Amino acid sequence: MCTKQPWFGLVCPRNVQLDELHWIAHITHKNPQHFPNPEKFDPTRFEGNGPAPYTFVPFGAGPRMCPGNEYARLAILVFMHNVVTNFGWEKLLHNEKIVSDPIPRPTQGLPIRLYRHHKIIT
Ligand code: HEM
Repeated sequence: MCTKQPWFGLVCPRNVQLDELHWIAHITHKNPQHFPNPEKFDPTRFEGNGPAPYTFVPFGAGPRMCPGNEYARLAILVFMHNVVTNFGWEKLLHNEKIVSDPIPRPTQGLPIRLYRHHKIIT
């Protein structure tokens, strides 16, 4: 008998044979049990202690967790800092759909218009 686990969806004892088991982090991230109103953009979810262990897992978890985790977070932070401090930007398609197959992505590639702020902030 397999049991549902909040962080993995389904966990089975060793004697249960499954051909394949696919886990999708995106589905865990949209679980309202851990992330109330999951469609809402709400950065306050990450304040204080943040989400419970194994519920926010963009880099996986455990011994095979992504070893590029810290590097990727730093690179994204530096990129975002430079974009938001040096440029204003606006979405060109306001109703662009996001599809999950299984990674969420904007269907048209999220075209944006960038314009430089008058004063460059460094
Ligand atoms: C936003 C960027 C990235 C995301 C979201 C990401 C996500 C992931 C995820 C979900 C896994 C599987 C973890 C698991 O099985 O529990 C993984 C594995 C891995 N990632 Fe990343 N990753 C990113 C960037 C990078 C970078 C920059 C590097 C190297 C410089 C890297 C190297 C690896 C390697 C080598 C593995 C395999 C680890 C193993 O199987 O033991 N990743 N990554």
